[in-house]
Amino acid sequence: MSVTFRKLALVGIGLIGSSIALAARRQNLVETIAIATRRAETLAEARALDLGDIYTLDAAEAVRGADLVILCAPVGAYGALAEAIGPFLEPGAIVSDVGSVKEHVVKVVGPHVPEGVHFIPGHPIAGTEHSGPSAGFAELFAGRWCVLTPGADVPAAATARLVAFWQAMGSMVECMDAAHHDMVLAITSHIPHLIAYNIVGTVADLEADTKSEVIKFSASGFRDFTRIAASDPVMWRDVFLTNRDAVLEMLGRFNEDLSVLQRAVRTGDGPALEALFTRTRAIRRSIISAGQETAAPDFGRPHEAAPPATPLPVRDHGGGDDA
Ligand SMILES: NC(=O)c1ccc[n+]([C@@H]2O[C@H](COP(=O)([O-])OP(=O)(O)OC[C@H]3O[C@@H](n4cnc5c(N)ncnc54)[C@H](O)[C@@H]3O)[C@@H](O)[C@H]2O)c1
Ligand SMILES: O=C(O)C(=O)C[C@]1(C(=O)O)C=C[C@@H](O)C=C1
Repeated sequence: MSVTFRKLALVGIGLIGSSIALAARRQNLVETIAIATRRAETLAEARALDLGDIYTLDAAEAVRGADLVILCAPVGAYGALAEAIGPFLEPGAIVSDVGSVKEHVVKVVGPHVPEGVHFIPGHPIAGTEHSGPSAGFAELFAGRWCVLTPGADVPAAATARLVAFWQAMGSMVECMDAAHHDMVLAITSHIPHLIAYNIVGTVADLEADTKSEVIKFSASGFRDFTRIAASDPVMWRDVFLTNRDAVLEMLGRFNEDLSVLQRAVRTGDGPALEALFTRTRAIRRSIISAGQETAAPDFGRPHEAAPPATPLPVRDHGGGDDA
């Protein structure tokens, strides 16, 4: 794939921003990469890693002349960032993001995007528990979904350009509306993280209460939870602050099902327990045999899906243990 964008501006350069920089460079998708960060230390780290061509602490400067701008900061920072860059966006440019939540992004970024600039929110469903510019790698998006939520007013050609960009980095792309995205991700990503944060906290409290070792005796089940419970606190704080309604709705369903399970345990209902565990094992096995360590959510209503144009090698980053 040859160059598709003249200047890519990445606003925020942690795990996701640096992975985009590396993948876009490797696939020769952009001529110039401008990187903006809030902190000088992060910018110096990005420079030392040679992630871009232009480095600045001023987001507005980074987006000047850019035909693709991608916000890669925690979603809580998006409103202020959009306000800062809005007046400097080039007519015809595409403005996107990678935030884990989409309706909030539409609400806080949309009003700052001038007419003639195409706003296409996005979310690569790929990540790890690591953060910062040195955490990125070019294969992060290979074989993973990327969801785009373009508004009705976005020209099809602009969406097609962004779809091609993500496909060239190895992603499978699907478009949907922001509310549907937030509901699906609440149950497949946000609540699993909430459960992990909760169980690790409960175990730590138990250890403190009983003044005895608990974590020391944990085997792989608990350790699997500790991996995602190590994910970036600011990023996840913002996810729960900005996807509150969908998370609470899905948490309601989750709690109902947990109550059913609790009753089965209390009443010694072996068949009910075995039936559920048999069903969930089959789900896990179908995910593995489909070649995805991480579940690709069933989005229900695909209307734009295609295999990656030039697949990158898939690196296992879904279930590792860095301990
Ligand atoms: N980590 C994941 O697994 C994952 C996966 C998909 C999408 N996302 C989304 O990607 C975005 C970035 O996540 P990440 O994992 O790369 O995080 P990260 O912590 O690795 O990096 C975030 C970067 O944003 C910048 N930043 C932080 N606060 C800022 C502020 N107030 N103003 C401007 N810039 C700021 C810094 O450059 C920082 O390095 C988030 O919106 C997150 O929801 C994360
Ligand atoms: O693999 C992980 O560590 C992740 O948490 C990745 C994960 C997910 O829940 O699947 C986390 C947040 C994102 O918005 C997208 C992907």
